[in-house]
Amino acid sequence: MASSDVGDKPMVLTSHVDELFAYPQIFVPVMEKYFQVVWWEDFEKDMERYARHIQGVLVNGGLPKVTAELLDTLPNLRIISTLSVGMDHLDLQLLKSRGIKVSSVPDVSSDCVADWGMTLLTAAARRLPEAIKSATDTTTPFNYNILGKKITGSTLGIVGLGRIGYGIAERALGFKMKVLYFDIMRQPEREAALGLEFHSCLDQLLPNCDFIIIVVPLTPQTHGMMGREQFKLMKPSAIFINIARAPVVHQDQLVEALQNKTIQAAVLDVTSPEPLPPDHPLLHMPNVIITPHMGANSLESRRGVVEAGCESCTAAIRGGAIPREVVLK
Ligand SMILES: O=C(O)[C@H](O)CO
Repeated sequence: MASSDVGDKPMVLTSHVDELFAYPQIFVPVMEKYFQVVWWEDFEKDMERYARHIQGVLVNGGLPKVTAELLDTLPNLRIISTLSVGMDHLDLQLLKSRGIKVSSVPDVSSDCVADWGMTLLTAAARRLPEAIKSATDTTTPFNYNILGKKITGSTLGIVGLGRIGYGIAERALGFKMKVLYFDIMRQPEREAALGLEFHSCLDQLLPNCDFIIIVVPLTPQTHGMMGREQFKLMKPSAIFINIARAPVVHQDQLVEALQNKTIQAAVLDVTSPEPLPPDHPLLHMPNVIITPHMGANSLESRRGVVEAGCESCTAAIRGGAIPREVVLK
């Protein structure tokens, strides 16, 4: 795209389609309906040409990285629109100090992520990866005796009763589970609506749970909140599930807890790093399921997220009220 090609649509920058956290190609036309899109790779090659035209950045999976250096190159930037619920990859204070608006998508993919939380819970309870391997891998004995853990009637502890945590509670009740939750803020309405049991202290919740699922945002308060001491409080039969952010958990201490059989199993949709290096112990444990950070990955959810991000970005560029604006404190 030459500078003479700068068209009528506003120009936005986003991560390249070939990057790890790329938009699947099918979403490119959605973005191009709204914007003239500059891919990160082209931008890096030809910053001079694009920088002054760019008014928005669509951030996907933390890319492109929004650094002070990047902001310095974009004199007409109005908004950073992150296509995620989590905002831990953004320096909100920096953006505030530069007067740049921020939007996220807190509500678009909650159902999809809650579905995923229950999918992982059931997969771990019934040892699904092992079962599939036994039935389909002809080098593995066909095993009629893979014994799982009963879900109906068991107790689930939800750590974080935001939209996703609430969605998981709704689904768990369908499985006739008893649902306890911990949150730094008690949620009386949500609690009453579903008959949940609140625990003000995480350490008191943990010993009562057959399954524990983490759905808190990554903040300074939640960073490292699950470690050796918390694993020791869990039942030896507990299954631990993290669909939030990896740094909420001391990963090395989780490995230790699994190796020592302090807990029975873990399911991680998020790891540090992503992906894990091939020799990482978590990749070689029979009692661990790892998935590639895909809670929000349904076609419908991802399309909704891209549409919502584009709408916020457009509103900011036009100077109107921004849907899903993140109020910077
Ligand atoms: O925060 C989210 O929306 C997902 O984890 C994708 O980054």
